[in-house]
Amino acid sequence: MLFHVKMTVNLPVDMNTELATRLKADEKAFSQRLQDQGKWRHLWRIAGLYANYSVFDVDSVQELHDLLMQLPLYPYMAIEVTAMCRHPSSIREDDR
Ligand SMILES: O=C(O)CC1=CCC(=O)O1
Repeated sequence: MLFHVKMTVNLPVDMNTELATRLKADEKAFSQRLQDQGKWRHLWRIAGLYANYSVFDVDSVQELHDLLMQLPLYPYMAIEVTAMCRHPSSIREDDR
């Protein structure tokens, strides 16, 4: 199942710099693990914003929910999820 996910990060302006640096490093490691596993298919920066557009390929809504809850930056994110399915005009046979 494919999901488009918009993540907008809002770190408090007075957040301790070391904590912010650690959370970002943990987020990077977590996301790269999921990218390696093929679960986090796309990760794009939204130009001009501390936000990203991502595409997740997971087995269930529950799996997506559980992964998003584990994001180290989750407490500081606004997340919008859109379910996607195959477009009948797509020429990409590997799209599901
Ligand atoms: O910087 C972001 O958009 C938040 C984020 C998601 C994965 C990652 O490494 O950073």
